[in-house]
Amino acid sequence: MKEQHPNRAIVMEVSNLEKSFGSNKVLDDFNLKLYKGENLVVMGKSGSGKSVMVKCLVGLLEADDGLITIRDKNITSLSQESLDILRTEIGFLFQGSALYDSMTVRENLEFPLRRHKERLDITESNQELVAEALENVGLAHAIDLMPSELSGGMKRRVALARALILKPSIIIYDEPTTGLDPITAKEIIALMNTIQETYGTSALIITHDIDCARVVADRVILLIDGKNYIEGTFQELAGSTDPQVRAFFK
Ligand SMILES: Nc1ncnc2c1ncn2[C@@H]1O[C@H](COP(=O)(O)OP(=O)(O)OP(=O)(O)O)[C@@H](O)[C@H]1O
Repeated sequence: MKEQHPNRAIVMEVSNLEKSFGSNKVLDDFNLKLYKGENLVVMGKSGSGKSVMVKCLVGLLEADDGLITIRDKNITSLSQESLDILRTEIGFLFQGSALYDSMTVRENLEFPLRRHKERLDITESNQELVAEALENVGLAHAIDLMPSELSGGMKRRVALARALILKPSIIIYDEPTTGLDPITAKEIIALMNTIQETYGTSALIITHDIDCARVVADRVILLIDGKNYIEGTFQELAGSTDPQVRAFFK
């Protein structure tokens, strides 16, 4: 069982988040705290608002109300430039791997470096950073391949290497195991824990995958009716007698 880290610093905090589309109230007083170095899993059934929550966090959607603080900065009051800089401290692994099909693995990894590296305090060369990121996902040998030459699991690893290349302090995984066979999913799940150890990242993980939550979660939040219905360790939630919670863990 993984440990909780309640005494660590908070790197991301969402308070009283509200978001509606017309009469459809998707988020209704949603709250979360992400602690430094922890893996926090958010679960919820399809359509419960997980993606809307992530889009509000990264500024792709504007919340109707609430406060989002990332590394002590209130993102709703940041200028576009400050928001862009803050985004470089967050790595994203979105559903599907979203690699650029016309670029090699190396070029895919160099892309964020070209855009953002000079703003950051990184001294290693691009070549060193690409080699290190690929090494950390076990794909050093794939550096000159095209995405079409990679399996689904390899693509997910490359996408993860790309998400890590700027050495973000926070990583957001949106359904990291969706579409993968069970064995490949297990490899990605194990890799998520390795990354937590190697990079010391704090991770927000959106997933339906109970096996993924069991293995990676320090804490789990269950999102029901727009609210954090219950939160605790995986074991605490899995042992709950509440019928709405049990429905997820049976
Ligand atoms: N741009 C939008 N305009 C209108 N309604 C939207 C928009 N984006 C999301 N919604 C609605 O918000 C609700 C939550 O959607 P969301 O995609 O966040 O669910 P989810 O929990 O991520 O689901 P899944 O697990 O299937 O990805 C749904 O009712 C959806 O129809």
